[in-house]
Order: sequence, then C-alpha cells, then structure tokens
Amino acid sequence: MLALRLGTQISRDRLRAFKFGCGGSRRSLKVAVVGAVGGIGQPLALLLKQNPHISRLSLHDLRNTAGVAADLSHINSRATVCHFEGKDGLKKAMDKADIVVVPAGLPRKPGMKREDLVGVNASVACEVAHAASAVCPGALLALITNPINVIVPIVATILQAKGTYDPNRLFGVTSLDVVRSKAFIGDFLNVDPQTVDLPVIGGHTGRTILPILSQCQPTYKGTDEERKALIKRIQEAGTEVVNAKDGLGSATLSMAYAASHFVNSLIRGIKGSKDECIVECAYVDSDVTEAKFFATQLILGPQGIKENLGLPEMDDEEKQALESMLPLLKKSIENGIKLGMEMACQS
Ligand SMILES: NC(=O)c1ccc[n+]([C@@H]2O[C@H](COP(=O)([O-])OP(=O)(O)OC[C@H]3O[C@@H](n4cnc5c(N)ncnc54)[C@H](O)[C@@H]3O)[C@@H](O)[C@H]2O)c1
Ligand SMILES: O=C(O)C[C@H](O)C(=O)O
Repeated sequence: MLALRLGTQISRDRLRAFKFGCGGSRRSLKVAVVGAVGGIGQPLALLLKQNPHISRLSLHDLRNTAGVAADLSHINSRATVCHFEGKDGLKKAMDKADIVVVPAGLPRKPGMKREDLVGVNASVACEVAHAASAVCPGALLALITNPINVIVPIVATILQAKGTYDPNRLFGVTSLDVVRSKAFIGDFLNVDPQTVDLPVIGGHTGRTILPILSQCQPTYKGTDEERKALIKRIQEAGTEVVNAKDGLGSATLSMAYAASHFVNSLIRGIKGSKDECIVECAYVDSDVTEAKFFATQLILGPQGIKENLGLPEMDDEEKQALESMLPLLKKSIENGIKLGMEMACQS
C-alpha cells in the first residue's frame, strides 16, 4: 500500500514537472491581444490559449469579446481568459501586461496597397501607444497592424514623446514573411519547410521585403528566372491571399500561426534560458542601414532585443535590391515619425 502511495506521489511530481517544463521558470506571464475578435485575433487567441507559459490571456476589441472569451475559457489549458471592450477597456486589458500583441485594424481589399490603410490604422497605433505608456511601459509590444513600415515609427515616436520608449521592446511583426519564405522554399527544394532557414530583412511591403536566398539553409539552388519568380512571390504573397479572399480580407490563419510563433519566442526570451539562442526577424529601431527602422535577425532575451545581428552576408544582386528599396522604406518611416509627432499630444 505504502509503495503504491509513494509510486502515485512520484508520478504526480513527474506530471507537474512535465506540465510546467523541467527546471523552467514558472513566472506567470500576462499576454494581451488587442483586436482579439478579428480574423487574426481569434485564431491567434486560440493558439496563445494553448501556450503553457501564459497564465493570463487578456482579450480586447471594440465589441463582442465576451463570446470569444467564454468560448476560449472552456479549453482546459493553463491561461485564464479575461475580456475588455472599447477605448475605456484598453488600459484595463493591457494593465501590467508582459507582452501586448496587436492584430487590430483594417485589412486590405483587392486593389489596395498596405499604405492605403494608414489613415484608419494610425489611430489604433496611437491608442495602443498611449495605453502602453500609461499601464505597461515595460511590456514587449508586437505590432501586426498594417502598414507595419509606418505603424512602428508612429508608435515609437509617441512612446518617445511620453518618455516610455525602449527600442528593445518594440517589434513590427514580419514573421509571416519568414514563414512564407520557408514554406515556398521547402516546396521548391522538396524538403520539410521546418528545416529551412533564412533571414528576411527590410520592411513589410513589396520590394522592402528582402529574402536573403544566398544565406538559405539548405542551399537554395534555382535558375536566375526561378530565383526572381520566388522573390517576387514572397514579396507579393500578401496580395496573393487578398486576391484569393476576393474582398473578405487578408491573411489571417497564416498570420495567427506566425504571430503565435513570434510571441512564443518573446516568451522564451523573457524566460531567459541560458542554453538556447532565440533568433527571430522583426522590424525594429535600427542603425544597420540608413533606415531608422529595419527588419533583421535579432537575438531575444529577458528585456526584448538582446542583440541585433545586423545585415547578413549578401550577394551583389541582394545588395543592389537593398540599395534600391531603402529610399522607399525611408519615406514610409519619415511619414510615420511625422504622424507620430502629431498624435503624441492626443490622449
Ligand atoms: N504584419 C503582417 O504580416 C500582417 C499580416 C496580415 C494582416 N495584417 C494586418 O492586421 C490587421 C488586422 O487584420 P484582420 O484580418 O485580423 O482584420 P479584421 O478586420 O478581421 O480584424 C481586426 C479587428 O480589429 C478590431 N479593431 C479595430 N480598431 C480597433 C481598436 N481601435 N481597438 C481594438 N480593436 C480594434 C476590429 O474590431 C476587428 O475585430 C490589418 O491591419 C492587416 O492589414 C498584418
Ligand atoms: O497583405 C496584407 O495586406 C496583409 C499582410 O501584410 C500580409 O502580408 O499578408
């Protein structure tokens, strides 16, 4: 009987170790999702609800968060789910969050460019920046809202004006460009896409998305024509989805996957395991080119960016592509900074 009891005790301990991760930190983490009822928000919240490191999942949207929260709360995973609505609810949703991920705002319709969304989505960025300054200045902010190239400088400028800007904690999520590159290259090389790795640098629209195929592992082997077609497909993949959805929005499921992966990397960084080096590409405050914001590979740590790995090695064509897209990116950034300065005074 005693042996049986001891045996039961041991397996319970083992079970607990399995649940919380052997030797890992049990620090409880709060993640807020702003735009949680949307096309990206709902599948993203579903994926985050399954993340064993999240203890509190806070959902915010303009309306209808109660139903999504009730639905998710019936899943028997660790995170407790809370929900808030409207402008007043934003600060409550983000209060003391460790990570705020923002898939809020208008998506494109066929015929639109991402930059066409600035007028509407800048206000979302503004609200998030003001709320972050007030209630979670130490949070890692992961912005999905388009146009990323402009939205990130807007938020950075507002946070700077509020005196709460930490460049290591602000990210424009460009993971979908990496996810797509891996998927398309995996198909082309006929290998498991999970084994493909490459940096995708620059920004998040058209020519500013620069996949560095020369650094791809396994080696990318294609003719010049195939290589050009692949780069074009990666750069226009968002439009491919917008056109296929035919007026019903843009990428949501692949974006939720990419964002969940990115948030998990931020969490692994916060938890600060000494044995692993967490590398992700994201669009961040940068001095690696003339553009003040630029996506490169980053090493993540407890305070966000631990190290910016800078520009990867590039072949001549990639160097040329970088030179030719920089003016475009710089123009978007200037626009973002200007809008951010105008919006910084709003409350
Ligand atoms: N970074 C990327 O790679 C990437 C990929 C796909 C989509 N996006 C962008 O993500 C955004 C959302 O796309 P979607 O398909 O989920 O759109 P959607 O319309 O389905 O959902 C957006 C949600 O945001 C909410 N919202 C709007 N204003 C808000 C505010 N002020 N506060 C809180 N919530 C607000 C809406 O109510 C809605 O539920 C778009 O701007 C889209 O272009 C970015
Ligand atoms: O293309 C869009 O408008 C959405 C997103 O930026 C994407 O790359 O899918």
